[in-house]
Amino acid sequence: MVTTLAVFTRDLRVRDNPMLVAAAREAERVVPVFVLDAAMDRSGFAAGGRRRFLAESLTDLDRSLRELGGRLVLRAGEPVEQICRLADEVDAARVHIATDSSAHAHRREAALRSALSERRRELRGHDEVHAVVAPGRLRPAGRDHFAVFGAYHRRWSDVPWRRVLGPPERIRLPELDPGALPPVEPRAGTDGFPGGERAGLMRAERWLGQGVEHYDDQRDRLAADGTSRLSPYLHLGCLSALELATRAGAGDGAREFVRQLAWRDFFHQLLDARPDTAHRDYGRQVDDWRDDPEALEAWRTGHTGVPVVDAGMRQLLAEGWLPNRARMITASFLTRTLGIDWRAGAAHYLEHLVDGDLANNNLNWQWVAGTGTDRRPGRVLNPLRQAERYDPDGAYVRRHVPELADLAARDLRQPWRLPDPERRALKYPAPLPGLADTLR
Ligand SMILES: Cc1cc2nc3c(=O)[nH]c(=O)nc-3n(C[C@H](O)[C@H](O)[C@H](O)COP(=O)(O)OP(=O)(O)OC[C@H]3O[C@@H](n4cnc5c(N)ncnc54)[C@H](O)[C@@H]3O)c2cc1C
Repeated sequence: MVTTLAVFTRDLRVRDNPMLVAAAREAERVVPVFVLDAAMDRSGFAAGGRRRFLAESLTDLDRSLRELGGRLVLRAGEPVEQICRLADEVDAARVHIATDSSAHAHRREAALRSALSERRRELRGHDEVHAVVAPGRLRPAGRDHFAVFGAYHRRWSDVPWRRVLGPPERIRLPELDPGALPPVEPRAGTDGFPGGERAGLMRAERWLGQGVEHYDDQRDRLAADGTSRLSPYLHLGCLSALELATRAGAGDGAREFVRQLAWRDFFHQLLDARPDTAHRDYGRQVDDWRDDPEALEAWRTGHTGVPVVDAGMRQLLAEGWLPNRARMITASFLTRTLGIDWRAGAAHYLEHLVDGDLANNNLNWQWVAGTGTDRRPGRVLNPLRQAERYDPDGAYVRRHVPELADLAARDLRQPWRLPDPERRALKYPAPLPGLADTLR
């Protein structure tokens, strides 16, 4: 009887998963397996909310696989070693895995391919699992990736997308030790992201039914909650980006939403071609960043004295998430206003974001810092103008900076301008040295 391994990585779903469908189609018995990678734990990449989100997503995936007649097999340790051992145990002729864009994923795939081939087993990598359009499928003449989003987006919008797949009909497992699911830690009261495909689908249905049509005029309003909040589900593949893009519809809101999914593909194709850009400047090289541990700490904890920046940073710590506009304001403030290296900001984000994603995070950081793909690398976001425009009544700042909740909107943007006794009574920090004069 032919047996295959379906190795899950960050494609934790049964719907529209070409890797799982191919594994189930070619063999009588399939072993769906996830390896709890020791290196992820050591690197801190599975920190806090992300670890909880992953555990819930694996539990949910196990439930879905059981409904199809199988279950999720768990192993812990070094992925190549664990997968080879399992392939030997069940005598799998072929192993299926989704390809991925980071240097870690490239190394893992290459090492796995070589270790399996020594055992006369084959690895089949599936490109079209994470993205709507797989990295590498679109290339400008003479280059291995697009460096300009506009040109990428035009090509992306023109190519045909693959068909959305249903779950496999049936999964049948051989006899083996299934291993143990990681324990699900309790979710903090402010953490609004239950992990898993079911939770993601419920959110996606609500979003496609009611939210997406207003997306184009709501997405930048800081207090509006006008975006999908699907990013953690997309990061771990609990949802298929292709399915979302296919079902989004045709209105202005839907078009803008699908455009954001193209940004996601854009950064993934860039990281796939240049994995070093997770840590190295992609475009303009900058080597005169300021070393200012106190300012960095004030930024991290939301105590810079600039309300809209502090609101974003405190939301990040409390919820593990913040809207795109707040990410841009806080990242611009760190890199452009304080002159601190984008890598310090990106690392802090990755430590706390539930949707922390190497391509989306680090390449967006570079975009904002002016070392990445932005065609206007001199662009600086003034936090006062941003607050005026995207939080005009101050509702976002009031929500996350309670010390300022009773102030009128204008004072809320520049509390340092209040008369001394009033300012002191707020118990809110004065702006970092030199800032009050530069921010006007
Ligand atoms: C400094 C900075 C750091 C970021 N770090 C991350 C990160 O770690 N993980 C992450 O998923 N996104 C990141 N983003 C991109 C974006 O802010 C988030 O994807 C978005 O805010 C998530 O909320 P949402 O799901 O409601 O997005 P929506 O506005 O509803 O967008 C739908 C989806 O499109 C994708 N998307 C949206 N905007 C972008 C973008 N600018 N670049 C790439 N993809 C996008 C995301 O997958 C998102 O879930 C970052 C942006 C900046 C400026």
